[in-house]
Amino acid sequence: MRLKVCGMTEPAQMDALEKMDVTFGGLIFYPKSPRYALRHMTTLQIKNFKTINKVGVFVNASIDEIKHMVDECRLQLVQLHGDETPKFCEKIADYISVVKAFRIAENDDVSYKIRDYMDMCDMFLFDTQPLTQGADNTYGGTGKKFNWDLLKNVDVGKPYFLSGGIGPDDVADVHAFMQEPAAKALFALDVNSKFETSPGVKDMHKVSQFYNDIKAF
Ligand SMILES: O=C(O)c1ccccc1N[C@@H]1O[C@H](COP(=O)(O)O)[C@@H](O)[C@H]1O
Repeated sequence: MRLKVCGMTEPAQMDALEKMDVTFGGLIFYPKSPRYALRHMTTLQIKNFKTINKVGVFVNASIDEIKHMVDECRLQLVQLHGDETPKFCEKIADYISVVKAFRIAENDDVSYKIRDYMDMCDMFLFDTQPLTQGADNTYGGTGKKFNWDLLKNVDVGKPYFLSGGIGPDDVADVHAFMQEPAAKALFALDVNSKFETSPGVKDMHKVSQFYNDIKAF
């Protein structure tokens, strides 16, 4: 199973992910996030991480800004985590591979949510809908899981990242989910705040332990 560790802010921890051979390192390009990458690292530092796949996470950014960061930081993937339209995703997907993130609330119809994006992006990501919408920090990094049962009868039709509050204690739950038909398209697990000692600072021992556990599946 592939792993994406998101919200990286420390160069030494990016180095550690590379050494652990973690598939994806997520860098948040949303200035209102406590994990805003450019508050801690320069674009040149980010560009110089060459072995890990770098995922740039954007929230309602402009096309020019996204393309600029893709080039400056040599990103491999762009994760659109805001309210981006299918048309917007399509324009970015003409330039770089796009992961569209969907924030899932209880009773959401996931098939309906993803329907218009099916032909407009490369992969999906399912995260938890924050409880308070509209506030600055309510797009991601909630540390809360959504109801994975909502994916059970969905033909996702694209590789997807499972995200939202996944933590060190979820190994057994992830394993159980992987036995479900809905996990056929599960491409990678995405972890973030549950592995932190403070926003943007990961407990690398916990990351390493979790990665070893899920690689054994
Ligand atoms: O983490 C953030 O601060 C953030 C801000 C804006 C958009 C996305 C953000 N994080 C994304 O949220 C998921 C889930 O995080 P968690 O496990 O619930 O803490 C993570 O993958 C980030 O891509």
